[in-house]
Formats: sequence, C-alpha cells, structure tokens
Amino acid sequence: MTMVFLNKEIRDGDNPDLTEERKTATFDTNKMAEVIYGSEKLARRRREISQAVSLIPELADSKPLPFLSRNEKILESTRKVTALNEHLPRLINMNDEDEAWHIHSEVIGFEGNPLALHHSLFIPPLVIQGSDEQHEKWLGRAKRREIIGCYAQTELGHGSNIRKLETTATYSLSTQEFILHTPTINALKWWPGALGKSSNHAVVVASLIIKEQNYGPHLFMVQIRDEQSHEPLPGIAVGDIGPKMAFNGADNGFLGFNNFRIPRGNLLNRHCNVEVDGTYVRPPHDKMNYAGMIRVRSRMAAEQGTFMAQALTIAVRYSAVRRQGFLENKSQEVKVLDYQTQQHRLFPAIARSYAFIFCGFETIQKYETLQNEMNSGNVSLMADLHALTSGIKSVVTYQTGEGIEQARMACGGHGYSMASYISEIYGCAIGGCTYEGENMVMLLQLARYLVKSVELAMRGKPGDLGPMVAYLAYPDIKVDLVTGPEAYVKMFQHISKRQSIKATEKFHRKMESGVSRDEAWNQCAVELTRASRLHTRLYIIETFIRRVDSIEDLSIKMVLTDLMNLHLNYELLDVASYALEDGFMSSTQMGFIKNQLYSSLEKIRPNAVSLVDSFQFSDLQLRSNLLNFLFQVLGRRDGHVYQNLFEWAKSSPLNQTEVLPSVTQYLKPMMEKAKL
Ligand SMILES: CCCCC/C=C\C/C=C\C/C=C\C/C=C\C/C=C\C=C\C(=O)SCCNC(=O)CCNC(=O)[C@H](O)C(C)(C)COP(=O)(O)OP(=O)(O)OC[C@H]1O[C@@H](n2cnc3c(N)ncnc32)[C@H](O)[C@@H]1OP(=O)(O)O
Ligand SMILES: Cc1cc2nc3c(=O)[nH]c(=O)nc-3n(C[C@H](O)[C@H](O)[C@H](O)COP(=O)(O)OP(=O)(O)OC[C@H]3O[C@@H](n4cnc5c(N)ncnc54)[C@H](O)[C@@H]3O)c2cc1C
Repeated sequence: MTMVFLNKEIRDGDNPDLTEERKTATFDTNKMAEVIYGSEKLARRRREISQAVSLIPELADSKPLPFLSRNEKILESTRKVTALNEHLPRLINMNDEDEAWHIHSEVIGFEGNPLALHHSLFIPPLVIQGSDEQHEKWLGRAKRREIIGCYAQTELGHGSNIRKLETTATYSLSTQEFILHTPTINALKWWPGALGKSSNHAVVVASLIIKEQNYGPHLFMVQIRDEQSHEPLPGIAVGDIGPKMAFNGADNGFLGFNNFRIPRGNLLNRHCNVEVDGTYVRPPHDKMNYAGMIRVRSRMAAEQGTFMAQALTIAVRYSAVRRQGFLENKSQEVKVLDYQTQQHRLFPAIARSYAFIFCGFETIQKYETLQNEMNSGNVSLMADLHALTSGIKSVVTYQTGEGIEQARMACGGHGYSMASYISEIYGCAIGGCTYEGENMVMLLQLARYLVKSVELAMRGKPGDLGPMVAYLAYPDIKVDLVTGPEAYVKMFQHISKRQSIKATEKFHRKMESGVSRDEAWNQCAVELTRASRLHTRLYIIETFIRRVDSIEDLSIKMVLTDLMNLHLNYELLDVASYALEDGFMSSTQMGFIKNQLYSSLEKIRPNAVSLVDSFQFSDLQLRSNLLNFLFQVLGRRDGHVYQNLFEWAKSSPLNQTEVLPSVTQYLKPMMEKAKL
C-alpha cells in the first residue's frame, strides 16, 4: 500500500492534472505540515492517526450523511463516536487534546456528535472552576464517560448579556442547597449542544442569589437525567430545539428547572464559594466565571483556520482538475485554477488559513500561560487576553465564512451540491460568528480596551500601554513599502491607530456634548468595531511575520514568504482607503500594492495544490473518499471527481425508484386532468 501523504508521491491512477500540480511544487508537503502543526512529531502523529483510522471500516460513514434524516444523523454520529471511543486508547495519546480533536474531526466531520461538547465545553469548565474535591467527585467519571455533560449558559431571552441571565440559583440556609429555578419562558436554557437528548449532566450558569442579593452568573454542576433510565429528573424539563443550519448530528437543547434542588457543594468553587452560613467568598477577578469562554475563544483561530483550509483543499484540488474555457492554446481547455480571478478567489484565503493557524497556536499558548498564572492566583493577564481573543474570534470567524463561500463559488455548480461538502463546512464554521460571543458584541469588548489604551496614550502615559497596543503611541513616520514586511506593519499600525483615535475622539466629543456615556458609545459603535477589526488584523499579520521569520528550512521559508506577501498586500489593499484618506498612503503606493498582489498570485500558482495538500486532510475528513463508500466527492486527493459525482447521484434515495409518489399522487393526475 502507498502512504497517502508523501509529497510528490505519484500514485497510479491519480488524475494526471493533479499529478502534474504535485510535480511542480517547490517544497515538501511533509515539511510544510511540520510548520503548520508545530513539529515533525505532531505532523507525523496526525498522519499515523489518519492512516490507522482509514484501516478501521466501522469508523467510516455508513451512508452519505446529507441523505439521512435528523434522527439517522444523530444515530450515525453516535455510532461513530462510541465506536471511536473503543479504539481511542490504541490510536491516540489520551492526554493530548490536539490528537483528540484531530481524530474526532476526522471521524465525525462537521455534523457534530453528542459527545463533542462533553470534551470541549463540559470538562474544561469543571477543570478550571472546580475545586480538587469536585475534580475527585466528577472529573474522573466525566473523563471515563460514565456521565455525559454539556455547558448550559445561553437562555431563550439572553445569550450575549450574561449578567441578565434569568435562571436563578437561590441559596437555602435551612437545607444548605441551591434551588435552581426557571422563572419565565425566556429563562429556559436554549442552544447548549448535546443537552437536548444525550447529556445526563450539565454545567449550568445561573444567577447566584443569597439572602435576596444577586451575585451574578455562577457555574453549577447539575445532574439532569437519571443515570439508569436516562429520563429527566423530577423538576427538569429538557428537549431538543430542532434542526439548525448545520451541526445536525448534535442535539442542541432546551432546559427548564422547577425549584430543582442541588447540594451546596455543586457550586463550582475553586475560585469563589458560598459558606454554610451563606457568606459569599469572592473570586480574585470579577469575571473569573467567564474564564472558560476565554479558553474556547483562544482556540477558535486555529480551529476556524482549519475549517477554511478544508474547504480550500476541496476547491483548489477541484480547480486543478476542472477544465473549462481557453487561454492561448485553443486545442485544450485550461484548468480553471489558471484564471487570475480564480486565484484571487482562492489564494488569499489559503494565506488566511495559514495566518489563522499560526495565530491560533500563539493564542492557545497564551491561554495556557494565563491558566497557569490563574492557578497560582495571578489574574493580571485576564483583561489583555479577553480583549485579544474577543477580537480574534470575531475577525477569524467572519473571514473564514468569506473564504469558505469563495471556495464554494470557485467550484461552480458542483460547489452548490452537498457532494462538495462545502455547505456543511460553511454551516458549521459560520456558526462561529454567533457562538462563543456574538461577533459585534465581542468586537465592542475589544473596543473598550482600545479606547482605554488611547486614553492612556492621550494622557501622556504611553509607558503604561501593554506590548499589544504600544503602537497607539508611536509617532507617524512615512514608510516605503518596497523595504518589506516591517513597512507594511508600520502602515497597518498607522491605519489601526488612527481609527482607534478617531473612534475614541468621537466618543469623547459625544459625551462632551451632553450625550450619556452609554448612548455616546452606541452612537460610535460602528467606528469602534472598525477599530477593533483593524487592530486584530494587524495582530494576525504580525504573528504571520513572526512565524515565517522563525523558519529555517529555505524551501519552506520561500513559499511561505510568497504566501505572507500575498497576505500583506491583500490585507493592506482591503483597508487602503483608511490610509489614502489622510494621505499617509500615496496613490503610487496603492498601485504598488496591487501589482505586488498580482505578482504574488503568479508566484503561488505552481505551489497552490501542494499548499493545500500540506494540511494533510485525509479523504475521509473531507468526506471525499472511496468510491465504494459513496461519500462526498469533490476534494478527493486522486482528483477523480466526475465518476464519483455520478455514483453519488445514483445513491440518492430519490433514485431508488423510477416513479415517485409525488408523480403518481399529484403530477400524473394534474397532467391527466389537463388532457380532458
Ligand atoms: C476533543 C473532542 C473534540 C470533538 C470535535 C468534533 C468535531 C469537530 C468539528 C466541528 C465542531 C466545530 C464547532 C463546534 C460547534 C458549535 C459550538 C459549540 C459551543 C458553543 C458554546 C457557546 O456559545 S457557550 C456560550 C457563550 N456565550 C458567550 O460568549 C456570551 C458572550 N457574552 C459575554 O461574554 C459577556 O456578557 C460580555 C463579556 C459580553 C459582557 O459581560 P459583562 O459582565 O456585562 O461585562 P461588561 O461588558 O460590563 O464589562 C465589564 C468589564 O469586564 C471585562 N470582561 C468581560 N469579560 C471578561 C473576561 N472574560 N475576562 C476578563 N475581563 C472581562 C470587560 O473587558 C470590562 O472591563 P473594563 O470595565 O475594564 O472595560
Ligand atoms: C451552533 C451554536 C451552538 C451553541 N452552543 C451553545 C452551548 O453549547 N452552550 C450555550 O450556553 N450556548 C450555546 N450557543 C448560544 C450562543 O452562545 C449564543 O447564541 C451567542 O452567545 C449569541 O447570543 P444571542 O443568541 O443572545 O444573540 P443576541 O445577543 O440576541 O444577538 C442578536 C443581535 O443583537 C446584537 N447585539 C446584542 N447585544 C448587543 C450589544 N450589546 N451591542 C451591540 N449589538 C448587540 C448582536 O450583534 C446581534 O446582531 C450556541 C449557539 C449556536 C449558534
């Protein structure tokens, strides 16, 4: 058998157009994978895991998922995840979260499964907010999956404004219990993944009430279903919220409490507590209970980067085998990848995928530092990371949505078919603009931080600015873009600084004119969100440059430099109006950026397929694998799309019979009637 991922490995029977692309690559995709995933070992482990999974038939989809009903999807995703759990100890290092994430996304795909939130949103808050005693009680059981959990925060009436959550947890002095209650229909928990039908436990976020005083949102461990019968416990109403835009292999749910009692020890109390006599022990930081959300947001850049990379792998491979129209040679139609418009559609998004993944690994490390500091009582890093991850989460999810949609359009009609798998990736990824904090709301969180930083700079205290915002106090010195990436950074810094200052000054002027602070904020909100986006895009650019600078292998460094230059020019062009406005950028510079961008597209072209091959997604992960399994087919590594598209169509349930009831019951009588 041939190893699936070896660069330039040419397999008999692969589509010759793709083979030709792989031959032109100037670098080794295995080496690039080491850069993407952080080390030789991590990249190799991913290949080994993919290889091992491909040899276990029960881990493959038993049918093409788009042809399944919702119940069948949930059954199928649950079958796969439980089968996977049996194999896991043999396939991955059980303590390695990245390996777990990789294998789950490979086997389960984007449809979700009833355990996805158990690992990503139930166990982490228990780890972060639970005491050692609470870990002793629940963590082992959760890790062994004796119990299944979810994270129940959002309500029907409130998601963004956590302080107004209406579910109450009232401390009863007489029984030393918390009484959970859902006072109105709006207070029903609504959305939590895996809550609807699968979980028997939940980390519930409720407003803590002691002696009629509201202490705000706190986290409670709550058993919601009987461990034997799986029936909801008395006092609990729980169910599924219905089909969604995507992620339909998971059961997002609702949950209501009718004076449901839990012991005092179920308040997750590593950082805060309620004593027996009702004394409240404050956490070291007001927003300590939000720490779990910072964690998830810190992982979103890398996660979304890989989502976009999957759509691009499908679109770029397909664009290399799809031939349509002519350029100079009229005897053979060209690969659509040769069109400049196609390259402009796809290559900047490839660059963003790399940028997001590089940036994502940095933010994950930053979160780990924060977590270690928090464990030793230091919460000083929280505000910075909250601001940073709020911006990153918003920018990457939005741009990932854009990139995936471009990938879909780049596949023409076949991109619109669910055989492309792109709509499923899109549906899941675009949810990221909403979950873990609605994007506008999170951009405004970062804006608070930027406004404060500008105010510090204005008050002549630039020394108090953290490294992330130090540029807000830099003087404006014109730059010559020809000198390279540093000049691009300086140009971007100017743009971002100017927008932050403009938005802050507008905000101040509004208040000085007598408008209240909140109203003034709202009247400046669009400008403020613009400042946040620019600041975040600058940060992403800087992480890209840092990563490329750190690479030693020359062939890899060269192609990544091309990709980085494409990114720099694309990003700067996109925001150029801000710098043209005040004359910081000249129209000559603007022309230079455009020319650089077009020349970057040409440079990337011979490496395009290998740049996406380097992500090393298996055909299973792209739902594009073996003919006899009839999966989605467009991104196959071997490039044989047409015969597989035909197989896919033949497997449609509609084609299992020649004449459908819709014809016999309605169309036929209609036509007969028309003849009379
Ligand atoms: C391993 C197995 C894996 C399996 C994988 C299998 C397959 C994978 C394939 C696909 C899966 C892909 C995706 C998954 C799909 C679905 C997603 C699933 C889950 C989603 C979960 C959720 O959405 S959970 C709910 C999330 N909810 C939110 O994020 C709510 C957003 N709102 C808030 O966070 C807050 O309300 C707020 C921050 C907006 C405002 O809070 P508030 O208390 O009102 O604060 P103020 O605005 O008044 O600000 C006061 C000051 O506090 C500072 N601050 C706020 N937050 C923080 C913080 N976290 N840390 C530090 N400081 C904070 C704020 O800055 C203010 O400071 P200043 O006063 O100084 O300005
Ligand atoms: C796929 C998916 C999975 C989810 N999983 C979970 C889960 O596991 N657990 C869980 O608890 N929750 C979950 N959620 C819920 C999710 O976290 C919330 O939907 C999200 O935080 C947004 O809150 P909202 O629905 O209240 O939106 P809203 O806040 O009502 O947003 C509506 C509009 O109002 C605007 N808006 C709101 N507030 C402001 C403001 N202050 N300033 C300006 N504009 C504002 C928004 O920008 C948006 O345009 C999930 C959601 C989805 C889509």
